[in-house]
Amino acid sequence: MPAEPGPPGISCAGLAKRFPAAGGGLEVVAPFTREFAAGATTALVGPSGCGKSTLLRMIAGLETPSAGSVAIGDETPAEVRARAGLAVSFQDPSLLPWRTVRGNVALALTLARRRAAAGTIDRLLALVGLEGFAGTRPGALSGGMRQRAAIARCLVTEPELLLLDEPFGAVDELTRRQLAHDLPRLWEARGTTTLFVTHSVTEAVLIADRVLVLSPRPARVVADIPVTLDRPRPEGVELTVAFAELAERVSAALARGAAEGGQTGLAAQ
Ligand SMILES: Nc1ncnc2c1ncn2[C@@H]1O[C@H](COP(=O)(O)OP(=O)(O)OP(=O)(O)O)[C@@H](O)[C@H]1O
Repeated sequence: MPAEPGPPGISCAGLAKRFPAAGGGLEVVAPFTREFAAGATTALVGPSGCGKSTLLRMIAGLETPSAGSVAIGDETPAEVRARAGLAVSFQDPSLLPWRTVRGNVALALTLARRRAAAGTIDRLLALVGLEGFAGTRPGALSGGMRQRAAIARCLVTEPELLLLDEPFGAVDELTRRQLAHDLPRLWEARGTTTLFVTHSVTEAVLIADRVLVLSPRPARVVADIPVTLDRPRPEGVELTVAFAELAERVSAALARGAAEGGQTGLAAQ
């Protein structure tokens, strides 16, 4: 009997983006070629405006690349999205204002034509710290709570691929730490391939198996750093020398990228 297919990895080949603009266009992502292993969690870190979201959107199939391609296993991102194998959460979560938190999360199941076991939505809402808010409408939630509802909405369909754009940007520090510990446990258990954008070096090292540090626009990879810490991360891992060394490597790569600047010369190619 053939083996069950595992979750797919992601392969980006020469993926690049240039937006139309005066003077030959604005190069936002320089040709990007990387593989993301199935089941791994990767953080994309880089200065504001460098092209992280654009890169993530291209991988999600929501932005057409100017060059190059993305393959998820042997499918295109659009094909994976069409069968609800991929979930994306944006910086500004688009929840339907007339639906409750539960209604928003349940809608993702309906759209994906999936069912969840009884209690799944409540368990997810508890996981993201929204216990007691299932019946609340988005207008009565804080920005951070809306972001967490959006994360629950992403997780409920059990996607193979999770693409998160600054998922904890508006979340308070204490909750952020809790989520940084709890969510990776969930997606590791499911074998989800996860890519997330963050501005926080600590969050990147705490959550990811690998950190890609990007340069100022146009984004190019300055460093590709494996995070060699135990999984799941032990309590207090942030206080260890190994953690501090990894965080320092990421910070140093960010500084190096900033000093070198974007490769504006590529814009002419
Ligand atoms: N649709 C678009 N048309 C033209 N320019 C765009 C478009 N989308 C993004 N840009 C430009 O591309 C650049 C990169 O934007 P992007 O949102 O990818 O950066 P980012 O690294 O995610 O930034 P931040 O960390 O601040 O969210 C910016 O200069 C932005 O103005």
